[in-house]
Amino acid sequence: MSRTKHRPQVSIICGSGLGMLADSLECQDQFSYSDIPGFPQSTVQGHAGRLVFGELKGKSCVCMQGRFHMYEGHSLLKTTFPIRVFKLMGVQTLIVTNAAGSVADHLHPGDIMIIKDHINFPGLVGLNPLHGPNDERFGPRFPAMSGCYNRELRSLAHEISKQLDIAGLVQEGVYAMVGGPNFETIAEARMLHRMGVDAVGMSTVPEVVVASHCGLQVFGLSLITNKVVKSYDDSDCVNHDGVLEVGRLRSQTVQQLVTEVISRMEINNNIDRMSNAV
Ligand SMILES: O=P(O)(O)O[C@H]1O[C@H](CO)[C@@H](O)[C@H]1O
Ligand SMILES: Nc1nc2[nH]cnc2c(=O)[nH]1
Repeated sequence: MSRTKHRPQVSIICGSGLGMLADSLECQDQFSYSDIPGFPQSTVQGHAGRLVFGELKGKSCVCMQGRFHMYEGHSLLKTTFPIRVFKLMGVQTLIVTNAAGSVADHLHPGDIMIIKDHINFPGLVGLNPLHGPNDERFGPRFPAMSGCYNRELRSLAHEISKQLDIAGLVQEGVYAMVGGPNFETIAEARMLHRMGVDAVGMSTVPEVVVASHCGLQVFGLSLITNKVVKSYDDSDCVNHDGVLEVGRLRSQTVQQLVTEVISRMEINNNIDRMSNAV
């Protein structure tokens, strides 16, 4: 914290191909992850590996240009380490973005899904960033997850999407995290569909669990970059380059939506900052 004048209220995690979300920050201070003690390194194409501080519409923000995934070999504690650093900095809100495949028939590549809930597949089989001794300074042993995607921010985002004339692209749905790094088989895709999953990816959920545990309000967006193949007659095949390409094509729209949500969200300026600890 001594190396930047910014005292962020909002943190943003950029999904695959969505690193440009950091570009609109003004008066930037940038730090490579390799220069930050305790931070892992980004190894995935489309994740630059930089922490960017700056101002957006009068709000002080910190943006992760590159996230950490379980499939890179990091422990879940490591992948979510930045979230607790943000909490200690005084951040109140976490905005998560990701690239995801559509499982629901009504979601198409280029659509934006406001995350209303998630299914934590790794968590259901015991891979949870909160495993191990609970640090009571951050939150309780048994945190509730039933309201972890803030209702007011979701409804604000719908309102904004109407004003930006992109409501036709924006829907709400359930995101499921799988471990990756391989994409789904057809049988897996069909199972996810029957389970009520709308979009699937390999990230985000551990970050949201840790953020919710320590009392951050969370807003999440999935950019639908591909459809998940559910038919043996369908010859489509997903690949990471295609995922990044849709990210590039929709980057400006996602940026506009996120910027307006940040601009209009309420911030409590009397936050008890724990920055002495950082
Ligand atoms: O979730 P983000 O980081 O956006 O990336 C998504 O895109 C990658 C696959 O193309 C996977 O890492 C998946 O999780
Ligand atoms: N698991 C998974 N992750 C993705 N990230 C972007 N697209 C996909 C997908 O189809 N499946």
